[in-house]
Amino acid sequence: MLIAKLNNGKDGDETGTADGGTEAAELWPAPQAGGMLTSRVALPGSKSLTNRELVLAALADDEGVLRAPLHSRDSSLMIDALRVLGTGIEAEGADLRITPADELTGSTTIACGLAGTVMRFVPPVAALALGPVAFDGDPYARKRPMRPVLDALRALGADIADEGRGALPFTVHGTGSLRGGRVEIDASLSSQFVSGLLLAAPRFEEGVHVVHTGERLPSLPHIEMTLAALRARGVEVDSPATGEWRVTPGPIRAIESRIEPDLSNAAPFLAAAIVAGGSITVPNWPSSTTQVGDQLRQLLPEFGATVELSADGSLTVSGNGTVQGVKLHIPEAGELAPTLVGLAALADGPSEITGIGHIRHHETDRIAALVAEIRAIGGDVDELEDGIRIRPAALHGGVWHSYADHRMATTGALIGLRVAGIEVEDIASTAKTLPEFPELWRNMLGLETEQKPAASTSLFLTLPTSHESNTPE
Ligand SMILES: O=C(O)C1=C[C@@H](OP(=O)(O)O)[C@@H](O)[C@H](O)C1
Ligand SMILES: C=C(OP(=O)(O)O)C(=O)O
Repeated sequence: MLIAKLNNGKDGDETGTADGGTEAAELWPAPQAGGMLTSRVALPGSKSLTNRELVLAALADDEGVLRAPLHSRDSSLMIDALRVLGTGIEAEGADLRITPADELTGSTTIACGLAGTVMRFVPPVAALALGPVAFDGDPYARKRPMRPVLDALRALGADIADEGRGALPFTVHGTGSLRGGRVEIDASLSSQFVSGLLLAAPRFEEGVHVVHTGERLPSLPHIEMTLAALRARGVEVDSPATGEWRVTPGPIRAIESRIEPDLSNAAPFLAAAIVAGGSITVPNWPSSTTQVGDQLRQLLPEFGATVELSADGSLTVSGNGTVQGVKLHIPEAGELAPTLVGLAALADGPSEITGIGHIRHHETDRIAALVAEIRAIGGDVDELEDGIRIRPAALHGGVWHSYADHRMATTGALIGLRVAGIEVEDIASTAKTLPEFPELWRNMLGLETEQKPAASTSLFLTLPTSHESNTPE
Protein backbone atom coordinates (compact mmCIF):
# COMPACT_ATOMS: atom_id res chain seq x y z
CA MET A 1 0.00 0.00 0.00
CA LEU A 2 1.28 3.43 -0.90
CA ILE A 3 1.66 6.09 1.72
CA ALA A 4 0.96 9.44 0.13
CA LYS A 5 3.22 12.33 1.01
CA LEU A 6 0.86 15.27 1.01
CA ASN A 7 0.27 18.56 2.70
CA ASN A 8 -1.89 18.26 5.78
CA GLY A 9 -4.36 20.66 4.30
CA LYS A 10 -3.65 23.63 6.52
CA ASP A 11 -1.80 26.50 4.93
CA GLY A 12 1.29 27.50 6.82
CA ASP A 13 0.63 24.86 9.43
CA GLU A 14 2.80 21.95 8.47
CA THR A 15 3.83 19.28 10.84
CA GLY A 16 7.41 19.54 12.05
CA THR A 17 9.78 16.76 11.19
CA ALA A 18 12.53 15.00 13.06
CA ASP A 19 15.17 17.51 12.13
CA GLY A 20 12.98 20.48 12.91
CA GLY A 21 12.15 21.06 9.26
CA THR A 22 8.68 21.63 7.93
CA GLU A 23 8.23 18.79 5.49
CA ALA A 24 4.62 17.96 4.72
CA ALA A 25 3.16 15.19 6.85
CA GLU A 26 2.42 11.74 5.55
CA LEU A 27 -1.10 10.54 4.99
CA TRP A 28 -1.96 6.96 5.89
CA PRO A 29 -5.04 5.64 4.11
CA ALA A 30 -6.91 3.97 6.95
CA PRO A 31 -7.99 0.49 5.86
CA GLN A 32 -11.71 -0.24 5.96
CA ALA A 33 -12.93 -3.43 7.56
CA GLY A 34 -13.90 -5.87 4.82
CA GLY A 35 -16.22 -7.83 7.11
CA MET A 36 -16.44 -9.37 10.55
CA LEU A 37 -13.10 -9.60 12.35
CA THR A 38 -11.64 -12.57 14.15
CA SER A 39 -8.17 -11.77 15.31
CA ARG A 40 -5.72 -12.07 18.17
CA VAL A 41 -3.57 -9.03 18.92
CA ALA A 42 -0.60 -9.39 21.28
CA LEU A 43 0.38 -5.99 22.66
CA PRO A 44 3.80 -4.80 23.87
CA GLY A 45 4.48 -3.56 27.40
CA SER A 46 2.72 -0.77 29.25
CA LYS A 47 4.21 2.70 28.92
CA SER A 48 3.15 3.71 32.41
CA LEU A 49 4.58 0.58 34.05
CA THR A 50 7.79 0.62 32.00
CA ASN A 51 8.61 4.24 32.78
CA ARG A 52 7.82 3.86 36.49
CA GLU A 53 9.95 0.73 36.76
CA LEU A 54 12.81 2.44 34.93
CA VAL A 55 12.81 5.34 37.40
CA LEU A 56 12.56 3.07 40.43
CA ALA A 57 15.25 0.72 39.11
CA ALA A 58 17.57 3.70 38.55
CA LEU A 59 17.07 4.76 42.19
CA ALA A 60 17.25 1.24 43.62
CA ASP A 61 19.81 -0.25 45.99
CA ASP A 62 21.24 -2.74 43.47
CA GLU A 63 21.11 -3.97 39.90
CA GLY A 64 17.63 -4.84 38.62
CA VAL A 65 15.96 -6.31 35.54
CA LEU A 66 12.88 -5.32 33.53
CA ARG A 67 11.29 -8.16 31.61
CA ALA A 68 9.27 -7.39 28.48
CA PRO A 69 9.43 -3.59 28.81
CA LEU A 70 7.91 -1.33 26.18
CA HIS A 71 10.23 -0.22 23.38
CA SER A 72 8.84 3.02 22.01
CA ARG A 73 9.68 6.69 21.80
CA ASP A 74 8.49 7.41 25.37
CA SER A 75 10.47 4.55 26.92
CA SER A 76 13.55 5.42 24.85
CA LEU A 77 13.35 8.99 26.11
CA MET A 78 13.14 7.72 29.69
CA ILE A 79 16.10 5.38 29.15
CA ASP A 80 18.16 8.19 27.64
CA ALA A 81 17.23 10.55 30.49
CA LEU A 82 18.28 8.09 33.19
CA ARG A 83 21.43 7.16 31.32
CA VAL A 84 22.65 10.75 31.07
CA LEU A 85 22.17 11.01 34.84
CA GLY A 86 24.61 8.11 35.22
CA THR A 87 22.37 5.02 35.26
CA GLY A 88 23.63 1.95 33.44
CA ILE A 89 20.89 0.49 31.22
CA GLU A 90 21.82 -2.45 29.03
CA ALA A 91 19.68 -4.51 26.67
CA GLU A 92 19.53 -8.25 27.29
CA GLY A 93 17.48 -9.43 24.34
CA ALA A 94 14.19 -7.62 24.74
CA ASP A 95 14.79 -7.13 28.48
CA LEU A 96 16.73 -4.42 30.29
CA ARG A 97 19.35 -4.63 33.02
CA ILE A 98 19.54 -1.47 35.10
CA THR A 99 22.55 -0.56 37.20
CA PRO A 100 21.92 2.41 39.49
CA ALA A 101 24.58 5.12 39.59
CA ASP A 102 26.70 5.36 42.75
CA GLU A 103 26.04 9.07 42.50
CA LEU A 104 23.63 10.65 40.00
CA THR A 105 25.49 13.10 37.80
CA GLY A 106 24.22 16.46 36.55
CA SER A 107 25.70 18.95 34.08
CA THR A 108 23.58 17.46 31.34
CA THR A 109 20.49 17.96 29.20
CA ILE A 110 17.36 15.84 29.08
CA ALA A 111 15.06 15.61 26.06
CA CYS A 112 11.47 14.97 27.14
CA GLY A 113 9.98 14.65 23.66
CA LEU A 114 6.23 14.83 24.26
CA ALA A 115 6.35 12.34 27.14
CA GLY A 116 4.43 13.43 30.23
CA THR A 117 6.12 10.68 32.22
CA VAL A 118 9.60 11.98 31.37
CA MET A 119 8.86 15.67 32.00
CA ARG A 120 7.03 14.94 35.31
CA PHE A 121 8.93 11.92 36.70
CA VAL A 122 12.55 12.88 35.96
CA PRO A 123 12.87 16.40 37.50
CA PRO A 124 12.56 15.01 41.08
CA VAL A 125 15.34 12.54 40.18
CA ALA A 126 17.44 15.38 38.74
CA ALA A 127 17.17 17.20 42.06
CA LEU A 128 19.13 14.26 43.52
CA ALA A 129 21.91 14.60 40.93
CA LEU A 130 25.02 16.71 41.35
CA GLY A 131 24.96 19.67 38.99
CA PRO A 132 22.53 21.41 36.64
CA VAL A 133 20.13 19.31 34.55
CA ALA A 134 18.41 21.17 31.71
CA PHE A 135 15.04 19.90 30.44
CA ASP A 136 13.33 20.62 27.13
CA GLY A 137 11.03 18.83 24.71
CA ASP A 138 8.99 18.94 21.51
CA PRO A 139 7.39 22.30 20.66
CA TYR A 140 4.03 21.21 22.07
CA ALA A 141 5.67 19.77 25.19
CA ARG A 142 6.46 23.38 26.12
CA LYS A 143 2.71 23.93 26.46
CA ARG A 144 2.09 21.03 28.84
CA PRO A 145 1.67 22.24 32.44
CA MET A 146 4.68 21.90 34.76
CA ARG A 147 4.28 24.74 37.27
CA PRO A 148 2.82 22.63 40.11
CA VAL A 149 5.78 20.21 39.83
CA LEU A 150 8.37 22.99 39.76
CA ASP A 151 6.77 24.83 42.69
CA ALA A 152 6.42 21.63 44.72
CA LEU A 153 10.04 20.70 44.14
CA ARG A 154 11.11 24.19 45.17
CA ALA A 155 9.05 23.87 48.36
CA LEU A 156 10.83 20.57 49.03
CA GLY A 157 14.22 22.29 48.75
CA ALA A 158 15.15 22.19 45.05
CA ASP A 159 16.71 25.05 43.12
CA ILE A 160 15.02 25.36 39.70
CA ALA A 161 15.39 28.05 37.06
CA ASP A 162 12.63 28.42 34.49
CA GLU A 163 11.43 31.11 32.11
CA GLY A 164 8.51 32.04 34.37
CA ARG A 165 5.93 30.25 32.22
CA GLY A 166 5.74 27.20 34.50
CA ALA A 167 6.65 24.98 31.57
CA LEU A 168 9.58 23.51 29.65
CA PRO A 169 12.37 24.51 29.28
CA PHE A 170 13.77 24.67 32.81
CA THR A 171 16.92 23.68 34.69
CA VAL A 172 17.04 21.74 37.93
CA HIS A 173 20.19 22.60 39.85
CA GLY A 174 20.76 19.32 41.64
CA THR A 175 22.82 19.26 44.81
CA GLY A 176 22.98 15.50 45.33
CA SER A 177 20.16 15.45 47.88
CA LEU A 178 16.73 16.90 48.61
CA ARG A 179 15.17 17.68 51.99
CA GLY A 180 11.62 16.57 51.15
CA GLY A 181 8.78 16.77 53.69
CA ARG A 182 5.20 18.04 53.46
CA VAL A 183 4.11 19.75 50.27
CA GLU A 184 0.82 21.02 48.86
CA ILE A 185 0.17 20.63 45.16
CA ASP A 186 -2.79 21.18 42.85
CA ALA A 187 -2.82 18.07 40.67
CA SER A 188 -6.13 18.80 38.95
CA LEU A 189 -4.39 19.08 35.58
CA SER A 190 -2.45 15.82 35.83
CA SER A 191 -1.97 12.92 38.22
CA GLN A 192 1.61 12.71 36.95
CA PHE A 193 2.52 15.70 39.16
CA VAL A 194 1.88 13.51 42.21
CA SER A 195 3.36 10.30 40.79
CA GLY A 196 6.64 12.03 39.95
CA LEU A 197 7.09 13.29 43.51
CA LEU A 198 6.17 9.94 45.05
CA LEU A 199 8.51 7.89 42.84
CA ALA A 200 11.70 9.69 43.88
CA ALA A 201 10.56 10.38 47.47
CA PRO A 202 12.13 7.36 49.21
CA ARG A 203 15.44 9.03 48.35
CA PHE A 204 14.44 12.43 49.84
CA GLU A 205 15.91 13.00 53.34
CA GLU A 206 12.46 13.30 54.92
CA GLY A 207 10.49 11.34 52.34
CA VAL A 208 7.38 13.18 51.25
CA HIS A 209 3.86 13.98 52.38
CA VAL A 210 1.94 15.20 49.33
CA VAL A 211 -1.34 17.04 49.89
CA HIS A 212 -3.49 17.64 46.81
CA THR A 213 -5.28 20.99 47.07
CA GLY A 214 -7.35 21.12 43.87
CA GLU A 215 -11.03 20.30 43.50
CA ARG A 216 -10.61 17.51 40.95
CA LEU A 217 -8.05 14.74 40.78
CA PRO A 218 -7.91 13.00 37.41
CA SER A 219 -6.44 9.62 36.53
CA LEU A 220 -6.45 8.28 40.09
CA PRO A 221 -5.61 4.71 38.97
CA HIS A 222 -2.24 6.03 37.79
CA ILE A 223 -1.46 7.22 41.34
CA GLU A 224 -2.53 3.80 42.64
CA MET A 225 -0.11 2.30 40.11
CA THR A 226 2.70 4.45 41.54
CA LEU A 227 1.90 3.39 45.10
CA ALA A 228 1.81 -0.28 44.08
CA ALA A 229 5.15 0.01 42.26
CA LEU A 230 6.76 1.57 45.35
CA ARG A 231 5.29 -1.07 47.69
CA ALA A 232 6.56 -3.86 45.44
CA ARG A 233 10.06 -2.56 46.15
CA GLY A 234 9.64 -2.50 49.90
CA VAL A 235 8.93 1.22 50.20
CA GLU A 236 6.53 2.27 52.97
CA VAL A 237 3.69 4.34 51.48
CA ASP A 238 0.28 5.26 52.75
CA SER A 239 -2.63 7.54 52.01
CA PRO A 240 -3.69 9.11 55.34
CA ALA A 241 -6.67 10.91 53.73
CA THR A 242 -8.27 11.32 50.32
CA GLY A 243 -5.85 13.28 48.17
CA GLU A 244 -2.89 12.76 50.52
CA TRP A 245 0.02 10.37 50.18
CA ARG A 246 3.07 9.73 52.36
CA VAL A 247 6.33 8.03 51.39
CA THR A 248 8.81 7.09 54.11
CA PRO A 249 12.49 7.58 53.27
CA GLY A 250 14.43 4.36 52.78
CA PRO A 251 15.93 2.01 50.23
CA ILE A 252 14.15 1.14 47.02
CA ARG A 253 14.68 -2.58 46.62
CA ALA A 254 16.17 -3.82 43.34
CA ILE A 255 13.88 -6.41 41.79
CA GLU A 256 13.20 -8.27 38.59
CA SER A 257 9.90 -6.94 37.33
CA ARG A 258 7.80 -8.15 34.42
CA ILE A 259 5.90 -5.49 32.53
CA GLU A 260 2.24 -6.20 31.66
CA PRO A 261 0.94 -5.54 28.13
CA ASP A 262 -0.31 -1.99 27.60
CA LEU A 263 -4.05 -2.25 28.22
CA SER A 264 -4.70 1.35 27.12
CA ASN A 265 -3.12 0.54 23.77
CA ALA A 266 -5.51 -2.41 23.56
CA ALA A 267 -8.42 0.06 23.39
CA PRO A 268 -8.57 0.77 19.62
CA PHE A 269 -8.08 -2.91 18.75
CA LEU A 270 -10.83 -4.10 21.10
CA ALA A 271 -13.08 -1.28 19.93
CA ALA A 272 -12.57 -2.50 16.35
CA ALA A 273 -14.63 -5.59 17.17
CA ILE A 274 -17.60 -3.36 18.02
CA VAL A 275 -17.24 -1.22 14.89
CA ALA A 276 -16.65 -4.02 12.38
CA GLY A 277 -18.37 -6.86 14.18
CA GLY A 278 -16.72 -10.11 15.10
CA SER A 279 -14.24 -10.58 17.92
CA ILE A 280 -10.78 -9.44 18.93
CA THR A 281 -8.72 -11.26 21.53
CA VAL A 282 -5.84 -9.75 23.49
CA PRO A 283 -3.72 -12.43 25.20
CA ASN A 284 -1.90 -12.03 28.53
CA TRP A 285 -4.54 -9.77 30.04
CA PRO A 286 -3.49 -9.54 33.71
CA SER A 287 -5.90 -11.05 36.23
CA SER A 288 -5.21 -8.15 38.56
CA THR A 289 -3.68 -4.85 37.53
CA THR A 290 -3.46 -1.16 38.35
CA GLN A 291 -3.71 -0.22 34.65
CA VAL A 292 -6.75 1.92 33.87
CA GLY A 293 -7.12 0.02 30.57
CA ASP A 294 -8.63 -2.81 32.59
CA GLN A 295 -11.74 -0.63 32.84
CA LEU A 296 -12.36 -1.41 29.16
CA ARG A 297 -14.02 -4.57 30.47
CA GLN A 298 -16.77 -2.40 31.96
CA LEU A 299 -16.69 0.46 29.43
CA LEU A 300 -16.94 -1.44 26.12
CA PRO A 301 -20.20 -3.25 27.05
CA GLU A 302 -21.78 0.24 27.33
CA PHE A 303 -21.29 0.50 23.55
CA GLY A 304 -22.93 -2.90 23.00
CA ALA A 305 -19.92 -5.22 23.23
CA THR A 306 -19.70 -8.57 24.94
CA VAL A 307 -16.52 -9.06 26.97
CA GLU A 308 -15.07 -12.30 28.18
CA LEU A 309 -11.91 -12.89 30.19
CA SER A 310 -10.91 -16.54 29.83
CA ALA A 311 -9.17 -18.65 32.45
CA ASP A 312 -5.93 -18.52 30.43
CA GLY A 313 -5.93 -14.69 30.64
CA SER A 314 -7.19 -13.85 27.14
CA LEU A 315 -9.64 -10.98 26.85
CA THR A 316 -12.12 -11.27 23.99
CA VAL A 317 -14.38 -8.43 22.94
CA SER A 318 -17.18 -9.27 20.50
CA GLY A 319 -19.60 -7.02 18.66
CA ASN A 320 -22.14 -7.15 15.86
CA GLY A 321 -21.12 -4.03 13.94
CA THR A 322 -23.58 -1.66 15.61
CA VAL A 323 -22.34 0.79 18.21
CA GLN A 324 -24.68 2.03 20.92
CA GLY A 325 -24.59 5.61 22.19
CA VAL A 326 -23.28 6.09 25.75
CA LYS A 327 -23.36 8.46 28.68
CA LEU A 328 -20.06 8.17 30.51
CA HIS A 329 -18.36 10.23 33.22
CA ILE A 330 -14.76 8.98 33.29
CA PRO A 331 -12.31 11.32 35.11
CA GLU A 332 -10.17 8.31 36.04
CA ALA A 333 -9.88 7.03 32.46
CA GLY A 334 -9.00 10.08 30.36
CA GLU A 335 -6.29 8.07 28.63
CA LEU A 336 -9.04 5.88 27.09
CA ALA A 337 -11.20 8.83 26.04
CA PRO A 338 -10.00 9.28 22.44
CA THR A 339 -10.94 5.68 21.56
CA LEU A 340 -14.28 5.95 23.38
CA VAL A 341 -15.08 9.23 21.61
CA GLY A 342 -14.16 7.55 18.31
CA LEU A 343 -16.67 4.80 19.08
CA ALA A 344 -19.31 7.37 20.03
CA ALA A 345 -18.81 9.10 16.67
CA LEU A 346 -19.91 5.86 15.00
CA ALA A 347 -22.81 5.15 17.36
CA ASP A 348 -26.43 4.90 16.27
CA GLY A 349 -27.59 6.99 19.24
CA PRO A 350 -26.42 10.17 21.00
CA SER A 351 -23.48 10.09 23.42
CA GLU A 352 -22.00 12.27 26.13
CA ILE A 353 -18.55 11.62 27.57
CA THR A 354 -17.59 13.93 30.46
CA GLY A 355 -15.17 14.33 33.36
CA ILE A 356 -12.23 14.52 30.96
CA GLY A 357 -11.32 18.23 31.04
CA HIS A 358 -7.72 17.34 31.90
CA ILE A 359 -7.17 15.68 28.51
CA ARG A 360 -6.92 19.21 27.15
CA HIS A 361 -3.40 19.01 28.64
CA HIS A 362 -2.34 15.72 27.11
CA GLU A 363 -0.30 15.43 23.89
CA THR A 364 -2.60 18.07 22.45
CA ASP A 365 -5.90 19.60 23.59
CA ARG A 366 -7.66 16.31 22.93
CA ILE A 367 -11.18 17.64 23.41
CA ALA A 368 -10.67 20.42 20.86
CA ALA A 369 -8.80 18.07 18.50
CA LEU A 370 -11.47 15.37 18.59
CA VAL A 371 -14.24 17.91 18.07
CA ALA A 372 -12.40 19.53 15.14
CA GLU A 373 -11.61 16.25 13.39
CA ILE A 374 -15.03 14.62 13.87
CA ARG A 375 -16.72 17.81 12.67
CA ALA A 376 -14.44 17.95 9.61
CA ILE A 377 -15.70 14.54 8.46
CA GLY A 378 -19.35 15.45 8.92
CA GLY A 379 -19.88 14.69 12.61
CA ASP A 380 -22.42 16.48 14.80
CA VAL A 381 -20.43 17.33 17.94
CA ASP A 382 -20.60 19.78 20.86
CA GLU A 383 -17.43 20.78 22.66
CA LEU A 384 -18.03 20.89 26.43
CA GLU A 385 -15.59 22.31 28.94
CA ASP A 386 -14.94 18.85 30.33
CA GLY A 387 -16.11 16.55 27.58
CA ILE A 388 -17.85 15.93 24.27
CA ARG A 389 -21.46 15.43 23.16
CA ILE A 390 -22.05 13.62 19.86
CA ARG A 391 -25.19 12.96 17.85
CA PRO A 392 -25.38 10.39 15.04
CA ALA A 393 -24.47 11.80 11.62
CA ALA A 394 -23.39 10.48 8.24
CA LEU A 395 -19.60 10.69 8.24
CA HIS A 396 -17.50 11.07 5.11
CA GLY A 397 -13.84 10.59 4.20
CA GLY A 398 -11.14 13.21 4.57
CA VAL A 399 -7.83 13.93 6.23
CA TRP A 400 -7.81 13.08 9.95
CA HIS A 401 -5.15 15.18 11.66
CA SER A 402 -3.20 13.62 14.51
CA TYR A 403 -1.74 16.72 16.22
CA ALA A 404 1.37 14.60 16.96
CA ASP A 405 -0.89 12.63 19.30
CA HIS A 406 -0.71 8.83 19.10
CA ARG A 407 -4.23 8.41 20.45
CA MET A 408 -5.66 10.86 17.91
CA ALA A 409 -3.96 8.80 15.17
CA THR A 410 -5.39 5.50 16.43
CA THR A 411 -8.84 7.06 16.77
CA GLY A 412 -8.66 8.09 13.10
CA ALA A 413 -7.80 4.50 12.22
CA LEU A 414 -10.79 3.25 14.22
CA ILE A 415 -13.21 5.60 12.45
CA GLY A 416 -11.61 4.63 9.12
CA LEU A 417 -12.70 1.02 9.65
CA ARG A 418 -16.27 2.16 8.97
CA VAL A 419 -15.90 5.41 6.99
CA ALA A 420 -14.38 5.20 3.50
CA GLY A 421 -11.58 7.58 2.56
CA ILE A 422 -10.17 8.49 5.98
CA GLU A 423 -6.49 9.42 5.63
CA VAL A 424 -4.65 9.68 8.92
CA GLU A 425 -2.00 12.36 8.94
CA ASP A 426 1.14 11.41 10.89
CA ILE A 427 0.39 7.78 11.75
CA ALA A 428 4.06 7.75 12.83
CA SER A 429 2.99 9.59 15.98
CA THR A 430 1.94 6.13 17.25
CA ALA A 431 5.67 5.51 17.84
CA LYS A 432 5.17 7.37 21.14
CA THR A 433 3.85 4.21 22.79
CA LEU A 434 3.26 1.65 20.02
CA PRO A 435 5.58 1.89 17.00
CA GLU A 436 4.09 -1.35 15.67
CA PHE A 437 0.57 0.12 15.44
CA PRO A 438 0.16 0.23 11.62
CA GLU A 439 1.48 -3.31 11.30
CA LEU A 440 -0.67 -4.69 14.12
CA TRP A 441 -3.72 -2.90 12.73
CA ARG A 442 -3.27 -4.34 9.26
CA ASN A 443 -2.59 -7.80 10.69
CA MET A 444 -5.80 -7.53 12.68
CA LEU A 445 -7.63 -6.89 9.41
CA GLY A 446 -5.88 -9.76 7.66
CA LEU A 447 -4.04 -7.38 5.33
CA GLU A 448 -0.45 -7.68 4.23
CA THR A 449 2.06 -5.54 6.07
CA GLU A 450 2.93 -2.26 4.38
CA GLN A 451 6.37 -1.80 2.91
CA LYS A 452 7.02 1.19 5.11
CA PRO A 453 6.32 0.93 8.86
CA ALA A 454 5.42 4.03 10.84
CA ALA A 455 8.82 4.58 12.33
CA SER A 456 12.05 2.87 13.19
CA THR A 457 11.64 0.67 16.21
CA SER A 458 15.34 0.19 16.85
CA LEU A 459 15.76 -0.64 20.49
CA PHE A 460 16.86 1.98 22.96
CA LEU A 461 17.26 4.62 20.34
CA THR A 462 15.31 7.79 20.88
CA LEU A 463 12.80 7.93 18.06
CA PRO A 464 13.36 11.49 16.97
CA THR A 465 9.90 12.58 15.91
CA SER A 466 9.23 16.17 16.77
CA HIS A 467 6.02 17.86 15.83
CA GLU A 468 5.21 21.53 15.45
CA SER A 469 1.53 21.76 14.68
CA ASN A 470 -0.50 19.93 17.25
CA THR A 471 -2.79 22.67 18.40
CA PRO A 472 -6.34 22.19 17.13
CA GLU A 473 -7.79 25.20 15.35
O1 LIG B 1 1.26 8.33 35.19
C1 LIG B 1 1.06 7.91 34.03
O2 LIG B 1 1.74 6.99 33.54
C2 LIG B 1 -0.02 8.52 33.25
C3 LIG B 1 -0.98 9.26 33.88
C4 LIG B 1 -2.12 9.86 33.14
O3 LIG B 1 -1.84 11.24 32.99
P1 LIG B 1 -2.87 12.42 33.44
O4 LIG B 1 -3.05 12.32 34.90
O5 LIG B 1 -2.18 13.66 32.99
O6 LIG B 1 -4.15 12.12 32.70
C5 LIG B 1 -2.32 9.22 31.78
O7 LIG B 1 -3.28 9.90 31.05
C6 LIG B 1 -1.00 9.15 31.04
O8 LIG B 1 -1.17 8.60 29.77
C7 LIG B 1 -0.03 8.26 31.79
C1 LIG C 1 -1.60 11.29 28.12
C2 LIG C 1 -0.75 10.42 27.57
O1 LIG C 1 0.61 10.50 27.59
P1 LIG C 1 1.67 11.21 28.56
O2 LIG C 1 2.31 10.10 29.32
O3 LIG C 1 2.61 11.91 27.64
O4 LIG C 1 0.91 12.16 29.45
C3 LIG C 1 -1.25 9.26 26.82
O5 LIG C 1 -0.44 8.37 26.48
O6 LIG C 1 -2.47 9.16 26.56
